[in-house]
Amino acid sequence: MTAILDIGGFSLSFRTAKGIARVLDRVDLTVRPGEIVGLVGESGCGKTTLVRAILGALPEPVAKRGGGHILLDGVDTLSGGKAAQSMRGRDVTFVPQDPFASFNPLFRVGTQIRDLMRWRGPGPEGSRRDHSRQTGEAAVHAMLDAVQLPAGVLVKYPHELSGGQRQRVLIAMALLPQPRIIIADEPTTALDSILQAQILSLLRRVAVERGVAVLFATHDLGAAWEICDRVTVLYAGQTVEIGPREPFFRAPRHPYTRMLLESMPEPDRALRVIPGGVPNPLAPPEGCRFNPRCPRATAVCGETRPPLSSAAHDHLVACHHPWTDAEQVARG
Ligand SMILES: Nc1ncnc2c1ncn2[C@@H]1O[C@H](COP(=O)(O)OP(=O)(O)OP(=O)(O)O)[C@@H](O)[C@H]1O
Repeated sequence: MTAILDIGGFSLSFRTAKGIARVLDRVDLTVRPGEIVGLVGESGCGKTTLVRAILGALPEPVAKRGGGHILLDGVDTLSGGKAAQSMRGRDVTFVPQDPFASFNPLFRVGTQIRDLMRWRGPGPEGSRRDHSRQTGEAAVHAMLDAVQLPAGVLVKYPHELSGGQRQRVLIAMALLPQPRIIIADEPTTALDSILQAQILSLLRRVAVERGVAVLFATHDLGAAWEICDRVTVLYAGQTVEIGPREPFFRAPRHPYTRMLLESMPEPDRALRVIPGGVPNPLAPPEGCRFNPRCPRATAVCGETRPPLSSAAHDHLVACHHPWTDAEQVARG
C-alpha cells in the first residue's frame, strides 16, 4: 500500500552559536493510510524536530535541510510550494502536547472552532469539503459527540475546561477538516495517567472510525503499546527499528529498543535505566549513534552505520548485532 507519509533518508541540522547540530541523520519512516504509527525515543532524540519538518514548520533560517525526502501524499512538505501549504491544517492536522497553550484564552471554544472551520473546514456542498454553515455546525456537534463532550463546551472559555476536556476539543479540531493524517506530539503528557489512557483510546477509536492515519510521537512505550499498529524507534536522530506492534514488543531486535522496554517501570522490579545519555548532536558518535551506550557494541559499530535491514516480516532493524529469535527465546 502506498504510504500517506513517506520519509526516506531525511537529514536535518541546526546552525547554533556552538556549531552545527546534526539532529536528524537519514531518518526513515512511513505511515500507511489509516494506520497508527508510534514515533518513539528518549527526550532529545529528535521527535519534535521531525514532527516540525513534517508540518513544514521549521525555524528559519537556523534549520538546514540535508538529503532525503518527506512526502505527504506525494507532496514535499518542505518545498514551501502552494500544494504543501494548502495541505497544512487540511490533509495533515496536529494535536499538540500542551492543550492549554494551544487555545487563545480570550475567546470562547466555539469561536475558535468556527474560525478553524472557516479557514480549514470541509469545502463545496456535496464534496468531501463542504463549506455550508449548517453542515459546518452539524459537523462540529457530531465531532464533539464523537469525543464525548457536551455541546455546552462551545460557550466556555478554555480556562473553564479541564485538561482532559481541552485535549478532547483539540482532537475534535484535528479531525474536523477531515484530514488524511493527524500528527500528535506527546498529546497526553500534560495529563494524569487515567486521563492519558482515556484520551489515547479515544484518539485510536475516532481515528479508526474515520480511517484517518496518525503519527504519534511519544517517549512513553506504554502509550505506544496502547494505540499503535506499528512503532518506529528514533535514537539520536537515527531510525533504529521499525516493526508491527505485537512482534515489536514481544521480540524487539535493537539493543536500544530492548533497553528502552526494560526501563519501563514494573511492579516488583527495581527500575532499570539505560546508562549514559543521548549524545549531543553537535558531536554525535560515528557509526551507530547508540554504540557508546550499547552492551553489544564492537569496533564496527563505531565505524560504520548499519543499514535498516529486514529482521522478520515487516520488521526492520539497523544494528550490526541485533537480538536473534534464538536469543529472545532463551532470554524469555
Ligand atoms: N532550534 C534549535 N536549534 C538548535 N538545536 C535544536 C533546536 N531545536 C531542537 N534542537 C536540538 O535537537 C535535538 C532534538 O530535539 P527534539 O526536541 O526534536 O527532541 P525530542 O525527541 O522531541 O525531545 P523531547 O521529547 O524532549 O521534546 C536536541 O538536542 C535539541 O537540543
